Amino acid sequence: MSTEESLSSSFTVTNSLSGKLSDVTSSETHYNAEKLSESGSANAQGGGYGESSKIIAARASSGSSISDSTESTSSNFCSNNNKPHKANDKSWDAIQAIRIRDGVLGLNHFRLLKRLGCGDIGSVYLAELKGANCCFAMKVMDKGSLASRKKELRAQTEREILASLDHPFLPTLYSHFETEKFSCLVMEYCMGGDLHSLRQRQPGKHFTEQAARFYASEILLALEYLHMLGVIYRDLKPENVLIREDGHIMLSDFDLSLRSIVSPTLVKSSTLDGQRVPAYCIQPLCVVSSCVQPACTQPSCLIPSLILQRSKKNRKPKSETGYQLSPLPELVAEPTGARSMSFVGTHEYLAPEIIKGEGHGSAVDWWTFGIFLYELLHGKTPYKGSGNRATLYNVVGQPLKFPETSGVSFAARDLIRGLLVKDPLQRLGSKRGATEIKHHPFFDGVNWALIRSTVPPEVPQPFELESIEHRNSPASSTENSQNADLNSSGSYLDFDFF
Ligand SMILES: Nc1ncnc2c1ncn2[C@@H]1O[C@H](COP(=O)(O)OP(=O)(O)OP(=O)(O)O)[C@@H](O)[C@H]1O
Repeated sequence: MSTEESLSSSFTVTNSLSGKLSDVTSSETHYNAEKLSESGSANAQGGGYGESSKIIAARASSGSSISDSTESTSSNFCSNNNKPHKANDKSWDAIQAIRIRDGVLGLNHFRLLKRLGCGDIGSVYLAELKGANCCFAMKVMDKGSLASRKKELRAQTEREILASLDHPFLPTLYSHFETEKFSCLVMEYCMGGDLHSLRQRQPGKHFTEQAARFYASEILLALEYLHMLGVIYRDLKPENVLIREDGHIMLSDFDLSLRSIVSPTLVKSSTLDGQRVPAYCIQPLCVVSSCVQPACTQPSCLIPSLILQRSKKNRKPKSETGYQLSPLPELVAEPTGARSMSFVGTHEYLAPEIIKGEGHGSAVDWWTFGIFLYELLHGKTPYKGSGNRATLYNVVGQPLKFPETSGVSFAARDLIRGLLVKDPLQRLGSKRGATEIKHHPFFDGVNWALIRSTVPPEVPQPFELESIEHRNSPASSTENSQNADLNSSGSYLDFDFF
C-alpha cells in the first residue's frame, strides 16, 4: 500500500481501544475524526481534511456531572491540601479568605479585565480577585455550547487533570465554579505570552541552542511529571507553552490530553559503573550535516564504540568516585500501556502512528517533543508541506532533513533524530520515558533538580495591573465592549465566545 493510500485509509478509525485505559479514556471508543477550524469542519475519515492547524477526535459526551451555580467543593478538588508546592502561595490565601468570608467563590468575586484568548472550548480572561490585588486566568466555557458540540467530556477531562497538578511548570487550578450558563476555571495567570510569540521575536525567528535547551529541559520535566500521573499530553507546541513572570514556563491546555494508568517503577541506572556515557543515537563520526532519517534503532542502547572505549580508559578507581560507582536506581514512570485511537493534535506536530490510525500511546509526546525542539532551533517544523494533507504525507513518508545551513550542534540534531524515529517502539523515550531523554548529551550540564533556579533566557517586562485597569476605564473601553462586559460593579452581562 502506498503512503498516500495508507494515509487515506487511516482515517477510518473504527477499532476499539486496546491496552489499559482509565474509565474516562475508555469513553473514547466512540469517536469521529473531526477537524476544527474557524472556517468550519471537514470529515477526516476519507482524508478530506482542509487547511486548519489543529485536529481533534470528538469524543462522545459522557453525560458529565456538571452541577449548577456552585463552586466545586469536592474535598481536595481545589484546595491546596494536596498541593504542597503551593503552601505559601498568596493567591491561595486570598481565595481561601473569600471562601471563609462568603462560603463559596463565584463569578461575582472577580473583575474581568481583558480577554487573553479563546480556544475551542472557551475563552480565557484576565481576572482580578476583587479587593485582593491578585490576578488569575479564568477560562469561561458556555455550558450550552459545550453540550451542543459534545465537548463536555473534553472540558471535564481538562478540569480533572488541572485539579490533579502540582508542579512548577504546570498550571495551578485555584477554583472551579459554575453559574447557570457558564463553567469557569480559575487558574494561575501567565503574563509573558507564549513561546511561539517569543520565538517570532528572536533574531532569525529561532532560539539559540542555550535558550532552546532551557525551554526543552523545563518541558521535559513537565512531560515527565504528567506521564507519572498517567497523563499523555498530546498537544505540545510553542503556542501552548506560556511564559511566567519570572521567565520560566508553564505548559497549558489539557483538553486533548489522555489519561491512563501508570505504575512508576524504580529501575537500575543506565550509567556504566557510575560513569555516564553520552548516549548518542548515531555515532558522531558517521554523520554528515544534512542527515536523513537515522539508523537509530535502539536509541538508549546505541553507544558509540569510540566513546565507550574512552570512558573505560578514563574510568576512575572505585575509591575516587565514591558512591557514584553504585548506580542509583531511577524512577521510570512511562504509561507504556496506554492506547488511544483518537485522531488528535496539530498537523505539523502529529506523530506518524496517529496519522496512520495505528493506535498510539505515550511515545507521541516524545515525537512532539522532537518537533518542538526542531522548531525552537530552526524556526520551522520539519515536515511542513504546502497544505495539511501534504504535511501529514511528509510526516509519514518523508525522511527527516535538517537545513543545509543549520548551525545546530551535532548533539541537538542527534537528539531530534532519536525523538523523530517514525516507529514509536524504537523512538527515544518510548521505553523509559524522560529518564532516557535526560541522559542525552544535548542536556549535558543541565542541573535537573535546580532548573527552577536557572536564569531564564528572557524575563518578561513586569506586569502592571494599573495600566490594564486604565485601559479598561469607561473612557477608553471600545475594545472591552467587544470582549467581556467589564463594568465596574464586577458583575458580567455577556461573554463573547468562540
Ligand atoms: N493561564 C494562562 N495565563 C495567560 N494566558 C492564558 C492562560 N491560559 C490560556 N491563556 C491564553 O488564552 C488562550 C486560550 O487558551 P485555551 O487553553 O483555552 O485555548 P487554546 O490553547 O488557544 O486552544 P484549544 O483549547 O482549542 O486547544 C491561549 O492561547 C493563551 O494565549
